Order: sequence, then C-alpha cells, then structure tokens
Amino acid sequence: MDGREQDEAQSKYSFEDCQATADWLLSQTAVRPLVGIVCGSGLGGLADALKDQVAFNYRDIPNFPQSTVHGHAGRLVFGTLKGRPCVCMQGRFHLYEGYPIQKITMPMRIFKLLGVETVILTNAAGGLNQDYKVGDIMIIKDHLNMPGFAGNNPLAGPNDERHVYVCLFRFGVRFPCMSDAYDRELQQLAFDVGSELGFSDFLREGVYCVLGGPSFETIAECRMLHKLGADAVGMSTVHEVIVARHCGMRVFALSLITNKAVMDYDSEEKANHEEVLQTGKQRAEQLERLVSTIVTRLEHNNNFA
Ligand SMILES: O=P(O)(O)O[C@H]1O[C@H](CO)[C@@H](O)[C@H]1O
Ligand SMILES: Nc1nc2[nH]cnc2c(=O)[nH]1
Repeated sequence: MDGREQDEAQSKYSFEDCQATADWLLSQTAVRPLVGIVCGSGLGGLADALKDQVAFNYRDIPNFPQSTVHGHAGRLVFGTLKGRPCVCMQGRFHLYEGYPIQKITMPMRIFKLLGVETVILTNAAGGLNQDYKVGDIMIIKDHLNMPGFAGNNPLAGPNDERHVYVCLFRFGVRFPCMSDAYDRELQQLAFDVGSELGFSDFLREGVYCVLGGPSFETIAECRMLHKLGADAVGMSTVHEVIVARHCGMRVFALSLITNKAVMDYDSEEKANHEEVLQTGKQRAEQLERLVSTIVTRLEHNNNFA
C-alpha cells in the first residue's frame, strides 16, 4: 500500500468507527467482558462453553467484517465462563481474505472499548519443530511477523494522537514494544493449569511465524522458517497480537498443531484445510478445558485468583 492507500484504510476503520461498534454492542447486551477470546480454524467450539450467551452474527454488527473461511462461523458471543464475563470471536479474519490489515485487527480495538483486559487467541498451525506431534498445543512465547518485514503492519498509517485527549486511554504509542508481547505470567499459568489437567504430554512452548497465505508453504519455505527459529507456522494471530498490545491489553496465545509442516522431498504428506479442521475436532475438548480453566484463574485488573 502507498501512503494515500494507507491513510484511506486507516480512516475507514477509525477510532469513531470502533467506538460506534462498541457502543452498539454495549447497548445490546448487559455483559461487560474482561476477557476476549479469538477462536482459530475449527476451534469455534470454545464459544459453546460460555453460559448465558448473547450472540451476534458478524453481518448484523455495524462496521464488522464478514467471515469467509470454512471453520470460522462468524459470530460474536458474549457470556460467562464460570462467572467471568467474556466475549468470544467464533471466527477471525485473515489477510488472504482480502481485507486490509487494519480491518482484520479492528475487533481488538473493539475488545478494548468493550472493557476487555486480557485477550486469549487460538489458532491452527503447521508444526515445524521436529519434536512436535499433531495434536500438540503450543503456548506461543514469541513470533516472527513475515508480512511485517515487508511493511504490512496493522499499525502502519497515522497514529491518531487525539485518542490521548478524548479518552481515558488511547489506542497506543507510535512505536510499541513487542519484546513483551506474550505475557510471561499467563504462559506460566497455562503450564500450571495444563499440568493439573494432565495435559503436560502434549503441551509445548514455541515461536509462531505468520505468513500471508492462503497457499501452504513449500518444502524450502518450511526448512527456511525452521532455521529462522519458528516452531509453528500459520496465517493469523500476530496482527491481532500487535494491535492488542498497542492498546494495552494483556495477551496469551496458543497454537494447536494440526499438521506437520512438510520438510522432506520424500514425504507423501500434503498440508490441507480438512486435516486442520479434523485435528481441531479431536482436541476441541482439551483446548476448551485449558482455556476455560485459565480464564477462571484470572482476576479483574489482570491479577490471578
Ligand atoms: O489461524 P487460524 O485462523 O486458526 O487458521 C489457520 O488455518 C487455516 C489453514 O488451514 C489458515 O487460515 C491458518 O491461519
Ligand atoms: N501457513 C500454514 N497455516 C496453517 N494452518 C494450519 N496448518 C498450517 C500450515 O501448515 N501452514
């Protein structure tokens, strides 16, 4: 995008648009969520764990993008998890759907305006780390932002400083730090909860790499990403993390390793979305228990219970 296109993209998803969407949602439900959850491909069942649900189809929410990918239902679900007020995106947006990067990350700013303090993101990813097995859950400790290297960052464009003055908070500073993107206490909490639930055998930690997609990687690309330090590869999450951190929310993210990245020219394996969704189904219950138990250990203002 050139400068003019970036300005246009930014102005289409402005603070006022986000505020209008948040106000509309707040007028439709009494739930005041402190936790925001994003469901990855085939992982939308997480939202079903919410009690006293108030759900909106994305098409009915002002300014909201539409889900176009199989395995992403396209519903925003409000409710409670063991009494904790939550909002859950049953379906996210990806660069390859053709949306500007500001649009796919707009829900993070809406989360912030709804009062969310902690964001929990899930995704389906290909395993690059040779020790990983299909069905492993990787707690994300860091990321490689490949579209970002090419200048496609959700924070590119004007950083509207008016937010400092018109709100009690602002979306964020021009140059946000990313070395603390993934909250270390929440990572430890996830390991503790995973161990209590008996999940240690399939719980890992690692580095997630985002690519633009929608084509899966070549063998040479997988080898390169692995050499660069990535343990898993996908097409989402990182843009949302950047925007969530920019506006000061705490972030926890995990990848379900739905398939092994093909690293070998003798391999007969081929990455495909059906396998991704199938693995999601197989681990759905454990993933839901892990996330909901983590949520129940969060206190308001991001303290732990
Ligand atoms: O990252 P999520 O939304 O889980 O989806 C992942 O699964 C799809 C590929 O099967 C891609 O969209 C990839 O990013
Ligand atoms: N880019 C990418 N995304 C995925 N999502 C689930 N599996 C994969 C994969 O192997 N590669």
